Amino acid sequence: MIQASGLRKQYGTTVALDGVDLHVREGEIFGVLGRSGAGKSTLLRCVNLLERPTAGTVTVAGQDLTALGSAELNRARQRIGMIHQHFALLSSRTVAGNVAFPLEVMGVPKAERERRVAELLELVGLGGRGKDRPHQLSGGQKQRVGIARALAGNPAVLLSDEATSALDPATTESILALLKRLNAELGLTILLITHEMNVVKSVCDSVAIMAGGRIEESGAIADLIRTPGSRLTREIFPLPAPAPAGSVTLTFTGDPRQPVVSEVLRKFDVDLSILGGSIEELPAGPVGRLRVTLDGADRPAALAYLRDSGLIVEEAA
Ligand SMILES: Nc1ncnc2c1ncn2[C@@H]1O[C@H](COP(=O)(O)OP(=O)(O)OP(=O)(O)O)[C@@H](O)[C@H]1O
Repeated sequence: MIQASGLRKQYGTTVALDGVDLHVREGEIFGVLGRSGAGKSTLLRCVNLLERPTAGTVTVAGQDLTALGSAELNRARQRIGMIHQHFALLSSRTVAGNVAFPLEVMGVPKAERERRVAELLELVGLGGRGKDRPHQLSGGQKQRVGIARALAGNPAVLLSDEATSALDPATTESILALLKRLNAELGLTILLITHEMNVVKSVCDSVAIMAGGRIEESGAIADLIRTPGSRLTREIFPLPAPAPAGSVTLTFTGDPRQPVVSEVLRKFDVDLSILGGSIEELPAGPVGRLRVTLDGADRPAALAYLRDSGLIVEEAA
């Protein structure tokens, strides 16, 4: 749905994007994770061409945006919604007036506009609040207005620029739940940028980790979790680094109640001590990571058994 190839963006001598390739599949929630200055906002602004990349191409829903003239680009942008960290609502307009704004720009007749605005406010849980002014709303409600406005043009893609960063944890959760519902019910493809791992953990199907204008790792979260040495896995499960010599780090997916560890202890002559670990519930299913010492005559056979049981086994030298 979104394909960026060889994206480069330079501001004077600052290289904000240094050869970024991105592939967001239709219907997925894709997170771009990185620290401040990594290039996330620049990437997002290059995806809808609010910034023109210095080099590279951006294709959204099969259309190469970098090849379009300004009138065509404006039309293409109507199919790309965007929500912002600080909501970017017009304070002089009512809630309904904010949601109606893009419809006015598109020339949608008044009666149809009013019907559509009421429908959108209902969709984001703000039915009946159309006459309020933005200052009468909480942060979470303001973001719901931002989402309704972004959906006005029936976009195929929603871009989210740190949409939950200004919100408290409970409100963040409710906005993420709304995005997830819109993704499932409308088939909306969502590209979000965030510096919060929690956002990625709770809603994303795929992720790209950015640093210094480059993508360091990207892919479906379910695949990255199963890739030994993955940076994502290390960041989701912060175990002390480096791992102590001789220790073993086990990553397992699927039902965490499978008694694989007790089977190993029953079948093989080994002793096991737990050094650390946790289990996380991700959109792709539960994932656990456990760091252990495993000593005894049967250590090689026990490790082979764990591998054969589908666990990712990483031995520290
Ligand atoms: N308009 C601009 N003019 C000059 N430099 C810029 C501009 N926009 C971004 N940069 C620089 O590009 C680099 C990447 O910035 P960007 O805002 O994309 O990072 P980010 O990961 O979104 O960080 P943050 O979360 O702090 O916004 C930074 O070094 C930044 O100073």
